[in-house]
Amino acid sequence: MGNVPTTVKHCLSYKQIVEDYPWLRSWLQEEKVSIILLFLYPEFVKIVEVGPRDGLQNEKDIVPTRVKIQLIDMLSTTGLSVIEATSFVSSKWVPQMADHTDVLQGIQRVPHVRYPVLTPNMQGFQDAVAAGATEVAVFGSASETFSRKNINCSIAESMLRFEEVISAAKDRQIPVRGYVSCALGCPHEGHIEPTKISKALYDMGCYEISLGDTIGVGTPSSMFKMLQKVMKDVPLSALAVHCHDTYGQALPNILTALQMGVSVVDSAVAGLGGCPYAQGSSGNVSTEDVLYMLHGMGIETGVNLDRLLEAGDFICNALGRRTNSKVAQARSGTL
Ligand SMILES: CC(C)(COP(=O)([O-])OP(=O)([O-])OC[C@H]1O[C@@H](n2cnc3c(N)ncnc32)[C@H](O)[C@@H]1OP(=O)([O-])[O-])[C@@H](O)C(=O)NCCC(=O)NCCSC(=O)C[C@@](C)(O)CC(=O)[O-]
Repeated sequence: MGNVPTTVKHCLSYKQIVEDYPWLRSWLQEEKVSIILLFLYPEFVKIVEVGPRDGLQNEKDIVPTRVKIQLIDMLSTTGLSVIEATSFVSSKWVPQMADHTDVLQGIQRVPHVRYPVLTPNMQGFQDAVAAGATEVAVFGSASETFSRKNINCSIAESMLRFEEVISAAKDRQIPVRGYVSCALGCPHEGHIEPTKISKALYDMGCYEISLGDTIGVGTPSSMFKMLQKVMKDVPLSALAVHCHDTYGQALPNILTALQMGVSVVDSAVAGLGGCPYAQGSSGNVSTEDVLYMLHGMGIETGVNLDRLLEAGDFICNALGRRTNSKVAQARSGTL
């Protein structure tokens, strides 16, 4: 490894390395180093619970509104600080989210818990604000084909819509998160770079960019390479990872992201989920499994695993479904 500082050999986090050794940043970004051992993790990881939205949006049978509300209320007692509650999208496109207003207005909001909702355009944003939303998320894609299938417009058109939403949100001091789907692969176009759209959303004012492995095809190596590129344009502190577990790679991919300094992880209780417009997209990584891994590594999340397991039990019973969480299966002896 040539003249590499010993601290690097002794494994600091990616973030710390580039802070302590600025000259290494360009070296790492030029991919002169492709393998580096990194064993210092963030002390605290923020979990963004997406179960009530991403988890339920793909359910065939309409989940009763009261069940969604009870799920969110149970999640609100776990210590989670962010629970994505619903989405203000067209009910013709995603019937499962048609009760967005009732859900948002029916939940017992807990102080210090944020309840963001998805808003693809101004109509969604206005409806969300009218329903009492205090945080929203726009969702774009690195893939042109996926963008058209998911939100019925090109990437360029979506950017114009998001610009409008973000500007209206700024006027009302409503924070906006930005999703980038297909960051590690697209069901239609294969490998695509998520760099341009991530930077565009960040520059427009999204406070956090969530990089979605929508169909769960990533591996630690592709996660590393993708983050290495995105980090050139978006600060690490503003990046989140959103992993689906289709190929069983979600936890190793998250671990890789943590090693690189990412400290925000999206996950869904009981590993529910999947995108209706991404063939092959299976459940999100389960929050229970992420918590078990993080807590076992001594990383704090502020979330109580037992309470989270109760919420997982509740929604699985309501859906008549076995949990996708390995931790929940192990705890209940059904593994
Ligand atoms: C974006 C649209 C609305 C465009 O849909 P469109 O049909 O192109 O919209 P339009 O502007 O042409 O309007 C057509 C009709 O839709 C209505 N409309 C227009 N906007 C809205 C709205 N916001 N809410 C309710 N209704 C709306 C509008 O009022 C009109 O109604 P009509 O006059 O025919 O009665 C549609 O394509 C849509 O709803 N797509 C939803 C896609 C979706 O929710 N996908 C899942 C979430 S993304 C995801 O899961 C990935 C992620 C985030 O988790 C990360 C990852 O894993 O990668």
